[in-house]
Amino acid sequence: MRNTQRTLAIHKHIALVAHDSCKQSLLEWTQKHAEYLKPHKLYATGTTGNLLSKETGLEIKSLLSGPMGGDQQLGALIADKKIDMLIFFWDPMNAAPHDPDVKALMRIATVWNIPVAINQTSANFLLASTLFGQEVDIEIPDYETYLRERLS
Ligand SMILES: O=C(CO)COP(=O)(O)O
Repeated sequence: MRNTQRTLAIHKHIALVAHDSCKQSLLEWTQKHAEYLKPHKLYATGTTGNLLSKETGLEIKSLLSGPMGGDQQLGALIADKKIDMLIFFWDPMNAAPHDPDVKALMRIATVWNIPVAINQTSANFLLASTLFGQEVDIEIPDYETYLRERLS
């Protein structure tokens, strides 16, 4: 029998992190999708979390700043199975002073099979995945268009 029931959104624990050069991008993304993020429990590294909550009004549990241990705190939460997805806009152009912590966070997310988004497009996919069966206004490129645009 076909399951015609609409799947309800499940509240997730979502971690939001951005390096300085990517904070504007994450802020824009968060502002655009605030209504979809609101039902979830949000965590962030310190500076990211303070910026996002100030600018969007979303309730966010801000940990320590990344370079001061925030990435490690998030890693510990992942290992404790308290984070369901990680949205981490990391800077591909500049080395971070706390690069070992950044790598450790990505590593532990991989070890624990946590979905990770690294830019707006992948973040759209992750967020949309929490909203099965609902009409949503999140831009999900279909793969043909996406590839055509990327490869042209
Ligand atoms: O450095 C970070 C992630 O590696 C982010 O830390 P902040 O949110 O404190 O800037």
